[in-house]
Amino acid sequence: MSAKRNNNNALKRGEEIEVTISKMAFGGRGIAKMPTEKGELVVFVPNTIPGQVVKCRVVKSRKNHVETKLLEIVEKSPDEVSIPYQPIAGAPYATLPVQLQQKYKQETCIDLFRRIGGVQNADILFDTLLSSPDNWHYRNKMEYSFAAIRYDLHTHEELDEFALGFKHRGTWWMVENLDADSGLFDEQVENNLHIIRKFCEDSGLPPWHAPRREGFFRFLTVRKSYANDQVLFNLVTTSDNLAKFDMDGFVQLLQKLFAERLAGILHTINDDKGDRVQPLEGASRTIVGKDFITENLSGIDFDIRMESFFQTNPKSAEVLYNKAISYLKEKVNTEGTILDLFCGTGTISQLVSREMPHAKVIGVEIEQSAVEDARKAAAANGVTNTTFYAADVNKFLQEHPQYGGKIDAVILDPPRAGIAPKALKRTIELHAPIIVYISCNPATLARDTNTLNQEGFELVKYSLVDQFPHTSHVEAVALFQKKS
Ligand SMILES: C[S@@+](CC[C@H](N)C(=O)[O-])C[C@H]1O[C@@H](n2cnc3c(N)ncnc32)[C@H](O)[C@@H]1O
Repeated sequence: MSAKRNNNNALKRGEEIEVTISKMAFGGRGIAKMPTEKGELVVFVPNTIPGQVVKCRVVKSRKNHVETKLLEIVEKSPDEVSIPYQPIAGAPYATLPVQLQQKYKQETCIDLFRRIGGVQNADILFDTLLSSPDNWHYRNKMEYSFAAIRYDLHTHEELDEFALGFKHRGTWWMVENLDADSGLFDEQVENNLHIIRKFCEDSGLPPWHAPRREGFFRFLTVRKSYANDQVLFNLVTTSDNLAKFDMDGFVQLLQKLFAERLAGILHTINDDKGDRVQPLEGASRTIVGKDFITENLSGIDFDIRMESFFQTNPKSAEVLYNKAISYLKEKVNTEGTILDLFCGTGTISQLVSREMPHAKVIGVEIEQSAVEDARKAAAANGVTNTTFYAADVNKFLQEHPQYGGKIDAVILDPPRAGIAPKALKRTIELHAPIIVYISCNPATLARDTNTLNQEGFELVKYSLVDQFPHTSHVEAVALFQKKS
């Protein structure tokens, strides 16, 4: 049911079309082919599945292709199955069997390494795709938004009503109520979210009205420990009429709902107009219990505060780290010096230290609080061969020229945007023989593969870990060796 057009121009911005998705591109972008008089036009539709018929709006129009925004799924793909969870925008592939999701992730990543990474034999260097130990209920953190504008999933209307759940796809101002388990996070939290919403609504205080930038309730963030089966809440509000909010009643409600599972409750005052949980100015305080939860990864305990970075899927992170460490151990002397750049709370550093007790491990991370957590965890776990620095990677490398030529391997695990070109250049200038590059964004890893290759590092092999089932995201780990 591909749409047909009579003129020979590419589609105009803002036009709405209906197309059938026939292929998947990297990042979960569906591809449809649309016949025009001048030949076939390629239509990209994000978050779609081959076989789906979808309605979409053109947002960018080029000579041979158009980028669109998904408006509606008109017909399901024959590959889709029904699931016992509430569908959410954050998990657009939940109805596609995981094996098929993985097939698309693998094919599109290999293609990416070939095209962007310049690796002609990308299929041969591909090592393996590893599954997440759990395909459902794997996340350890969720951020729910309050809103004064609710999107109704059944009638597709925008209503002036109190909402708590996830932003409606492609909007910043409206929220879909989460009324049941999404299958991604904690079943008990999500099945009870409507009770928490009712309590907040009954307070008479207003939820955040994004277009007007006013209101009281803003976010509810929840962190979960799989090791202790505990949950930590952070209620984010403005200070507007705070005295009128029955905080004791809120605490009692959560205590009643979650009993011994409740690790603690924090309250953050956020009067910023911007749409983020952590205020630039403002304060968080612990109302009851602790301000962290303890997670265990490969036998090592980590205390994680609400805002510290920690792998979203901790069980799958073990799989990822094991793969990275196996790459490292293949090539590096067990007494070597290893630099763990972008080390977060020091998870990889500590696992490397345990696996290679005679190695010297140096972790670098920009977030002071994460470094404090890393140091604490290392002390508590009796790890003595790690040193952590709170610093920007680029600055650290600039200020520590003594490491040049002295590093046996670098582990890189930058944020989604990838490592900054200057920092990558300085990393290359360390002349370490081995780089193990972990990335939650294979596109930036493929880009850096090209740079590393030009600078004398060859890609030995790479793997994928399906750390985020039902989303388009996937973790990648690559082993690079300096060419002799
Ligand atoms: C993908 S996380 C990896 C964390 C860690 N390797 C782990 O697995 O838990 C990226 C980390 O890089 C840190 N970061 C971001 N920019 C940085 C910079 N310029 N210098 C140092 N660290 C940075 C972030 O705070 C975050 O903790």
